[in-house]
Amino acid sequence: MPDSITSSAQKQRIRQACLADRPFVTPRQNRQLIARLAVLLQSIKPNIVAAVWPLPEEVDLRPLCKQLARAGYQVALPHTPPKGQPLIFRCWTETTRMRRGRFGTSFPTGRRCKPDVILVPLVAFDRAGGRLGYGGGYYDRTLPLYPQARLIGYGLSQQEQAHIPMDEHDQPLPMIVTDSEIIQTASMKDMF
Ligand SMILES: Nc1nc2c(c(=O)[nH]1)N(C=O)[C@@H](CNc1ccc(C(=O)N[C@@H](CCC(=O)O)C(=O)O)cc1)CN2
Ligand SMILES: Nc1ncnc2c1ncn2[C@@H]1O[C@H](COP(=O)(O)OP(=O)(O)OP(=O)(O)O)[C@@H](O)[C@H]1O
Repeated sequence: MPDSITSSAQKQRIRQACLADRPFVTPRQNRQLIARLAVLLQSIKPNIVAAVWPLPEEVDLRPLCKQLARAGYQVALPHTPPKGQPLIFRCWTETTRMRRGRFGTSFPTGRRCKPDVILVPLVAFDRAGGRLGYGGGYYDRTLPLYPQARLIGYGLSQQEQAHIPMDEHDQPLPMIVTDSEIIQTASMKDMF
């Protein structure tokens, strides 16, 4: 059997187990994670930060979005196109209207923009920078279009797995921020 078939079956198994056993995000964990991201972003000083509007049971980055906008950063959020296409990043401010999009996502009505930091949501991760999302392949298709952007995965430390199988198209994350630490992964190249 080709490797990609076995790894996609493995990924599906890990994804289902992680989603079924998803940890509840406590307000304290959410605050701790956001505080770590905020400190990190202050040191990077990006122009445009792509964050994510939360789906149910996910870490909620909305307080970070507000904090960043008030500190003068431009915030972008993804608009989810039909499967097979990359995400579209659109500008968001505190007064931007949000619309309902695919798979229960919400997206801003603002103009398109090009982030220089991309905060990447995940269902599970490993210490080598392996990431598992909902299985749409959206971030894998999107991240190569922003080669200059710094990629920062984020999630709870409880979402760590020993090993996530990676395919050729999978984009390893150089850095993952959790509620308890900042992980500079094995895939970290020339950053920081
Ligand atoms: N908050 C948030 N926004 C995001 C993402 C994310 O992970 N979190 N995405 C990250 O890529 C993109 C949307 N990706 C998604 C891709 C597929 C499904 C999906 O297939 N959902 C299934 C249920 C999955 C399951 O529970 O097994 C469905 O709705 O039927 C959902 C989101 C962009 N926006
Ligand atoms: N760059 C790509 N080109 C073609 N197909 C891709 C690409 N990236 C992912 N895919 C396909 O998309 C599907 C889902 O991929 P994968 O399991 O890696 O998604 P995911 O990273 O969990 O999802 P997401 O990024 O939406 O959170 C797989 O069938 C995979 O082959």
